[in-house]
Amino acid sequence: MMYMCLGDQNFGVGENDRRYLGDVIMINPEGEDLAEGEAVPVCHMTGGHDVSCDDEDEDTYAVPSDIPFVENKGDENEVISAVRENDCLLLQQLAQKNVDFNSLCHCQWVPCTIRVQRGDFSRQLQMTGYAAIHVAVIHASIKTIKCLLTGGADINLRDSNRRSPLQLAAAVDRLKVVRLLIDKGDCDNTFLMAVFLLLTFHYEDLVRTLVESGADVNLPDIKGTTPLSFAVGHMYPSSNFGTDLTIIRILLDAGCDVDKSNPAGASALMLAAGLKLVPVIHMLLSAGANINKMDNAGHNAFHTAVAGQRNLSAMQTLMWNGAATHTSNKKGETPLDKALQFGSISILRLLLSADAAPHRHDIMTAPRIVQLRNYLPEFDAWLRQEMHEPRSLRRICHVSDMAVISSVFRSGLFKDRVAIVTGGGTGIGQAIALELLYLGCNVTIASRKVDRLEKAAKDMNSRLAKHLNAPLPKLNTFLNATFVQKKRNTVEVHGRLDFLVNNAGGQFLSPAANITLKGWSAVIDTNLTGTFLCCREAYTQYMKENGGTIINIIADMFKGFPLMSHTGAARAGVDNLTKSLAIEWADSGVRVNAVAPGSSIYSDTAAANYGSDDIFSFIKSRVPAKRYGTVEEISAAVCFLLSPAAAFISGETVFVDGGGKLYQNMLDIPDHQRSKAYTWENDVKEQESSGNCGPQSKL
Ligand SMILES: CCCCCCCCC/C=C/C(=O)SCCNC(=O)CCNC(=O)[C@H](O)C(C)(C)COP(=O)(O)OP(=O)(O)OC[C@H]1O[C@@H](n2cnc3c(N)ncnc32)[C@H](O)[C@@H]1OP(=O)(O)O
Ligand SMILES: NC(=O)C1=CN([C@@H]2O[C@H](COP(=O)(O)OP(=O)(O)OC[C@H]3O[C@@H](n4cnc5c(N)ncnc54)[C@H](OP(=O)(O)O)[C@@H]3O)[C@@H](O)[C@H]2O)C=CC1
Repeated sequence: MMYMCLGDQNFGVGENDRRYLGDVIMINPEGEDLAEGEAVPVCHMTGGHDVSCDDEDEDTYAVPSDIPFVENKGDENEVISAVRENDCLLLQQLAQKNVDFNSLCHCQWVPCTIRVQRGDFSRQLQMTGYAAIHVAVIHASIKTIKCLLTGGADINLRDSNRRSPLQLAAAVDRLKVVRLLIDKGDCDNTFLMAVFLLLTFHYEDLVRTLVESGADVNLPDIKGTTPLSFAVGHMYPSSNFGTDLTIIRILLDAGCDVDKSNPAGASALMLAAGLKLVPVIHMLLSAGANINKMDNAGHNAFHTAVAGQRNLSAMQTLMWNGAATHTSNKKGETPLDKALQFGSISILRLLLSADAAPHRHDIMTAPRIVQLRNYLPEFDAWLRQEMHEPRSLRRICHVSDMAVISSVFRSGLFKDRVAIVTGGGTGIGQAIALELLYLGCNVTIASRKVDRLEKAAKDMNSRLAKHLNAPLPKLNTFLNATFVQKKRNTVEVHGRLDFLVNNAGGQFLSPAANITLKGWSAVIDTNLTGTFLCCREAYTQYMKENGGTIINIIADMFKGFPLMSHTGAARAGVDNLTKSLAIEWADSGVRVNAVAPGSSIYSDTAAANYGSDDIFSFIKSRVPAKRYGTVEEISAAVCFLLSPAAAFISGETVFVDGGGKLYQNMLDIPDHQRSKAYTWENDVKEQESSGNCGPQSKL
């Protein structure tokens, strides 16, 4: 077996262009170096080849002269033979004789097997009804193709599998041939084909060039598929997913009609929902896709998400964005009916939890569900309770478990605003920073540890790139915000500052009696003094003249904070500071509020601060909601207070604690007898025993 690169002779095919992988060879058709792991097409061909090229033409593309015919039954016509031989002279003679360059030949031909390095994606080119142009784009030199076109070959002629020459050239990764065909400008919907290329080989530049030169980005192919539907329908949630999202962004930016349906009435959103492409769903919704648009059979995107089974994240995304979850299709079936047919517990839980299933008695008796109830007593118990009293969505789906970035608030809410989030590289602060960024705000995160900040910024940017259908807002990192203020009494505020979120903070567990002055001061400085200085600098440097909103993150210390008395005192200080500043700065248009998370907001960094998760498990039992709070739940409260919806709220502390402040104290007090009741008798006895002969009357 020999191998052959479809490389460009003019560049030469050096060792750098070849990476052997068992019996396949990886090729970079442009002759560029390949980075390790880079996605490139892979050709695997049987038989030997020699490389021929046309030296006269710089653009001439080297082609194998003998791509093997695995099967070749019957005779091909003389035009095809001339193409195979790259015999331009003969082609010119045939053209002069008015030979038909477009007659189809019905021999069977399997020219090569193409394997594209994208998961398991592979395809085989088999041709039964083809003309000279189809052979040429796979097999001949550029010069030969040009001769053929001059002689009257139809650039749009489909083979018996309805493939255009452009498609075939793309399939064998002959980029220069593709460019030639597109340059000729006559190809059927070249834009759609460019999208195909981009999907397959990531040739973004082609698509961009076509967009810039005014291509019709909504033109469907002969089957009625639009470029957007085509792109969505061919995406794979694989390693190249990030790159593939670029296509969708290019198409949307180029003004694609986001709701344009294919002949079956399906929109791109429906396809994305069925294929579990959550980031794409976000992008399409942000671009204004109609979430409840129906196809010809009466299915909306939610139906297709449910039909995709194991597709919970897509279902959740649609639910949270307001999809109608219990509409019927034309056969009268609802998503719940589908879930009952599948007998999918997780889908059922989701639908019930979000109240997506109007109360229906047949749930308990649906055959698949009866089987599951018999088999799984826990499920049975859960279902009985659920039918009795449906729960909220969030209790069942732990939001923090999902890599999705989203927001309950409308996208673009904070577009072009500028925020500082202290402690924004971890836990609660990071969730706040992410949601603000998602809503269009430019954010600076600040804390002590540069490596943490940088890693967080990188991570946030890459996650956002997958979830945001808009240019990424700016994300800066700023070291030592609180420390800088402590040391130099200054915060540099660049340009503008609409929001300040004083989230940085923390403490250590210690009985008050053991806290040293240094330890006490460290916690007071971090939580109270640092917050004060941040507020003061934000106000004096910007908000005094321009207004703004400040949120202070404190803690649920309103019943005292045993074992954390330092932080309790500091946070109570911030609670009061919040009220003072809300009044002092009201006439500058500055609102100041606080958010008090319950002591149960789990994050890895928070747990690490105490050395184990135990403290959080302990707290969970003392929260009426009997669960951890999520960092997203704190962020939602912060975003609400920053938003215009809270324009009339200032000096307030919002508790996000699952009812914790009303319930038990964190510290159990052991039984003891050190507390004596006061009575008058005790008073008299004490006076007598001490021989105190003072006035008898207490008046
Ligand atoms: C029933 C339960 C219900 C309990 C209910 C529990 C509810 C939990 C609810 C709250 C949850 C959260 O806030 S979760 C968020 C948790 N995240 C954080 O706390 C992260 C940030 N925290 C920190 O960095 C630190 O804890 C903090 C002290 C505040 C940082 O201070 P600094 O860096 O300025 O100071 P350091 O140099 O580290 O320390 C200064 C001094 O502080 C003292 N000190 C520092 N750590 C100490 C420690 N572990 N034990 C003793 N003392 C310590 C020492 O005297 C130190 O001096 P030397 O002796 O010279 O070293
Ligand atoms: N998780 C919970 O249950 C609760 C949390 N809170 C409060 O919410 C806030 C966020 O906590 P959470 O996300 O859970 O925990 P984290 O430990 O993840 O967050 C604390 C953040 O503050 C930063 N930070 C700490 N000290 C300083 C300082 N001196 N200067 C600048 N930055 C500092 C840390 O970054 P770096 O280390 O890089 O400096 C870190 O990013 C804290 O104020 C916390 O006390 C309140 C109640 C409950």
